[in-house]
Amino acid sequence: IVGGTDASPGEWPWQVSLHVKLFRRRHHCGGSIISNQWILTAAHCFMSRQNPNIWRVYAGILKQSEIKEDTPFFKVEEIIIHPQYTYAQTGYDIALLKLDKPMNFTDLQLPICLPSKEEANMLYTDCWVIGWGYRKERGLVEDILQKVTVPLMSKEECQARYRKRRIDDNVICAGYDEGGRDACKGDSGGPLSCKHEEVWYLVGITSWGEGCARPRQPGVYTKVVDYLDWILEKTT
Ligand SMILES: O=C1CSc2cc(C(=O)N[C@@H](Cc3ccccc3)C(=O)NCCc3cc(Cl)ccc3-n3cnnn3)ccc2N1
Repeated sequence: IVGGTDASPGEWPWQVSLHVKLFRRRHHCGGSIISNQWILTAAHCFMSRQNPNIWRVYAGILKQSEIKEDTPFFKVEEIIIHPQYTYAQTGYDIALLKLDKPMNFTDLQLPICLPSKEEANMLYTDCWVIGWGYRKERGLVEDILQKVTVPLMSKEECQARYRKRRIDDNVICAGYDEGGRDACKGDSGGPLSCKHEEVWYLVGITSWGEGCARPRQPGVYTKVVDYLDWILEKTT
């Protein structure tokens, strides 16, 4: 996260850290708890690693340094990648992880609400992107979870910023024309969370951007409300 601040314990209880257990264990992507057995994340996180057995889901943590050999994690039983996904810039950048057993909810690990179709055109005004990603384009994964508030922008404005690309309907853009605050490497798969009338909704999944926090280059997020039918089909 560029331009953010430290999150507090229990502030974002739906945020998880996806680790790959290979040569070196490391944070690979963020994700969001949407029920006691399902994590919603980005498809691009799995582009060379679709074997569920190498993935570890860490929930209820604020610092990567809390993760040690004996730190409990959830195993992944199944990875479901959207069938139309090819790569982040062309959309459908969404995936579901089924945990091998249901998690117990605690103050530090709780689900976030999916947006409702009725509120698909809602103009959310209190949105935050979080993650352990870089603070600048050439950076390092952070220890303490970072948070930054970003304004949503219209599809038209986003298309005008990304002239060479086709910004289609099932993504949502967020960022500042002056730059300075954005997601960055290591934040992908995590939530764009928006608060409306005291309830938090999973409005977006951190997907791609041209650099990090550059002026007039907003972050592009998978628009979760457009995938409600797919999510319900796969998780019920
Ligand atoms: O221990 C480490 C050090 S190296 C490292 C790199 C990445 C990474 O590149 N992640 C990519 C995505 C990815 C994940 C897995 C495999 C390959 C790529 C990312 O987050 N990408 C974020 C994409 C992005 C989204 C928005 Cl909304 C705005 C700006 C950007 N960025 C544009 N340029 N950088 N970030 C993730 C974890 C890592 N762990």
